[in-house]
Amino acid sequence: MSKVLVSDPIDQAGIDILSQVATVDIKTGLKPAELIEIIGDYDALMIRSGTRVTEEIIEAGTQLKIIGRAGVGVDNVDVPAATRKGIVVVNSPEGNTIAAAEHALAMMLALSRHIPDANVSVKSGEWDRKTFVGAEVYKKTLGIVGLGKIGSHVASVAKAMGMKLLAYDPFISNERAEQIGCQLVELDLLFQQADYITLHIPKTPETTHLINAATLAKMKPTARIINCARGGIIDEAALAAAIKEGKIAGAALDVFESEPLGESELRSLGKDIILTPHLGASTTEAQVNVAIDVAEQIRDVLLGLPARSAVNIPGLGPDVLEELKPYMQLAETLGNLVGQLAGGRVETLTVRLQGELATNKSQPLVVASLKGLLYQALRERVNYVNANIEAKERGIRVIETRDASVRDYAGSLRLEATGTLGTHSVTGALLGEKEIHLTDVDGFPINVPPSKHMLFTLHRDMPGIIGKLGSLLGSFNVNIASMQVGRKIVRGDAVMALSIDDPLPDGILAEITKVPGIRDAYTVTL
Ligand SMILES: NC(=O)C1=CN([C@@H]2O[C@H](COP(=O)(O)OP(=O)(O)OC[C@H]3O[C@@H](n4cnc5c(N)ncnc54)[C@H](O)[C@@H]3O)[C@@H](O)[C@H]2O)C=CC1
Ligand SMILES: O=C(O)C(=O)COP(=O)(O)O
Repeated sequence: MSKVLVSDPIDQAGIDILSQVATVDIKTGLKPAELIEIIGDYDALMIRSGTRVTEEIIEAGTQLKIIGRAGVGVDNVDVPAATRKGIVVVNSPEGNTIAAAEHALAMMLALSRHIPDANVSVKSGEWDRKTFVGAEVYKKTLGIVGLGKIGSHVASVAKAMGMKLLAYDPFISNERAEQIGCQLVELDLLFQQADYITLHIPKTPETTHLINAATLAKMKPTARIINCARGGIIDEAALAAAIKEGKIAGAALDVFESEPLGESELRSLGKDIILTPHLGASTTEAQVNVAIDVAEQIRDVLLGLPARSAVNIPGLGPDVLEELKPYMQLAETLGNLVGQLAGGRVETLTVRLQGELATNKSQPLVVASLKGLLYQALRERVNYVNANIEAKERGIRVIETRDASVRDYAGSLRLEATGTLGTHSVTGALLGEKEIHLTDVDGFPINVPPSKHMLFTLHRDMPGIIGKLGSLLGSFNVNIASMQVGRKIVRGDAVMALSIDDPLPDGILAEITKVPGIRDAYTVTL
């Protein structure tokens, strides 16, 4: 049975799902050294933001197949290191969207009305109304940095509260922003005009210290900043100084450069600052959502099925996966086949999406083709996660082409491998919903389903050749399950595709090529 380590607090709903397929150990609060010591025993690791999954931990996780982040941000996981090792990293892109957006909105209102400090004041026996005179958000300008899932929800609620919305997000179209009621503007303008600035971007090298002394200097003295995205997007020392010096009016922070927050000047800024301990996703609803979402993906991967929200499988979202799943299998089979036909070291793989397939995303099919191509060399060590990297490291050049005019089948895929021993091509299509058929080998039309053991010959189309090959195989006790010849012209060159019951015995290929008329023979195991 597989083993899963849960190293941060996860809702029981997730544990129950994992327990269906694995032994689940819950060990929270582990020190890095403790995690390194035990991770080698586990097939999967389930975390939240508390566990830092470094390269060292990934190296020690020799059995790891998947890291599941029960939440959105994966900045606490060394994703490139996981990718190199073929470990799938999944998250829950939507499970806590509402929770995080509502926390940001709550922070904005709480900051405007000094609710946390007023609350402490009343609880300590005071009745001070003067100190806590606040500001309204109605008709004020909210600047949203990052108009993704959380930013968009914040926008729609803020709109209903009568706020004017500016947004900065270089990856969002004007039409999308308008739909949400936001005006897309440059960052400088947003900083200059906003009364409230709320951050909803991931932490990346570009966004680190996006809010710094220079950008704080551009803001209104009445501006308030809310960060429920990631620590480190704000330079905390610069923020503390700006609040102290009255350059901005205040801030509400849920996330910090270092968590848990240690010694910090931020704690001493009174009612102009609100600090919460990374509570954005901490609602009952969100925790159930993310736990189920991620546990289901871990379960699926442990059962050999694909994950729906892998962050390190290029282009493979849940919708794409659903649509392309049968074609992924086709691509993998063709990759495996063309790799074996090519024999030597493959230098270039050309992936051509034909017919209806030409309008699809090519990236997942390229990855699946490469996985198939590299299978003979890497076996189970190659997967959708690392196929691209492994191909790059082997110097395989990938060319993607499309041809919507090919109409023989609804959609078909053609792979051509050029290597040290020459060029070979195979084309395949799906019959019905998902039955794979080879429709062309080296330019010769055929129509056979691939089978586990196959023999291909390149020969002259002439009387008696099929009989001779049949007799030869018979003399080696090789049983033929099916056979088909593909030719372009009568008595010209032709290809024969045979499905055989067992692997071809050693030495027989050389005998086959001695049959007059047979130029080449290839054996393949799929
Ligand atoms: N405090 C908490 O507990 C939680 C924090 N988060 C954090 O919230 C952030 C946003 O999450 P989602 O909205 O779900 O992600 P998302 O991926 O839906 O949206 C992020 C948006 O940021 C934009 N973006 C990326 N780089 C940018 C840049 N340099 N400048 C401006 N925009 C940029 C993207 O185009 C995208 O539209 C993440 O960092 C996530 O980790 C998420 C959930 C809970
Ligand atoms: O989902 C995210 O990105 C979060 O920041 C939530 O973090 P958490 O799972 O509450 O530790």
